[in-house]
Amino acid sequence: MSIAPSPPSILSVRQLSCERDERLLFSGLDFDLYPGELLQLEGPNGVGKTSLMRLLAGFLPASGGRIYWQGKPVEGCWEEMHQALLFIGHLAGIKAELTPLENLHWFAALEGGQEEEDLEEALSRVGLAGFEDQPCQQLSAGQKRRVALARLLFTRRSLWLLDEPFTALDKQGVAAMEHLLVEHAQAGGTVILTSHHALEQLTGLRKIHLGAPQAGVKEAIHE
Ligand SMILES: Nc1ncnc2c1ncn2[C@@H]1O[C@H](COP(=O)(O)OP(=O)(O)OP(=O)(O)O)[C@@H](O)[C@H]1O
Repeated sequence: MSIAPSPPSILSVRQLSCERDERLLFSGLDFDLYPGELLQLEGPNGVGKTSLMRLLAGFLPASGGRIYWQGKPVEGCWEEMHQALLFIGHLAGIKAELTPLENLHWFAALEGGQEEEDLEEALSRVGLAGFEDQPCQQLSAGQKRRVALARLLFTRRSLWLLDEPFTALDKQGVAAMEHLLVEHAQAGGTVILTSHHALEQLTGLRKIHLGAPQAGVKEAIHE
């Protein structure tokens, strides 16, 4: 029998399993995550990293096991958890017909508002000065990703779930992003991310490796 976690763990999973299309992706997954931690989910394509992120965010039901938010079963406090959660998925969530500045206004409205100059400053910090008013559909893949990530510069949410945040970013973009994640953790925030990058600059990074896909049961190996 698994023991329920207690605070100060921010997020915990116990014996978590995930099945999709009658295929077991992982089972028996246990971990605790504390404020100030950076956690990378690793593993080959198709092993279930995105599925685990979606499950932690409540977008996908678990096949078994439990998720706890600050020591409480998450079923009773999804709303509380979602107020603290920022999920940026593969598709980045930006609206192609809007400009970077309009997209940030939209994100800021979800956070309770933000001054225009702060949003311009965020765009400038992610290297998009001069592109504020160009429709996002006219931007490159890396620039679109930067628009989505600019949100991290003003969000007040403490738990960041970032699915492949470095996709399409150049070297300098990856380095800036790594710096931002470390800053967030140092301020007491928590990050779970998936990435195929080595992420050598992320000091204190914890890793959970999901096993290679194969028929039948797969086990999660903790590092
Ligand atoms: N919408 C879906 N419906 C059914 N099965 C899905 C769906 N999305 C993904 N899967 C299956 O779930 C499995 C895990 O997919 P997932 O996206 O979680 O893997 P991943 O580890 O994030 O892979 P990658 O490194 O390629 O991003 C895959 O075998 C995939 O076919």
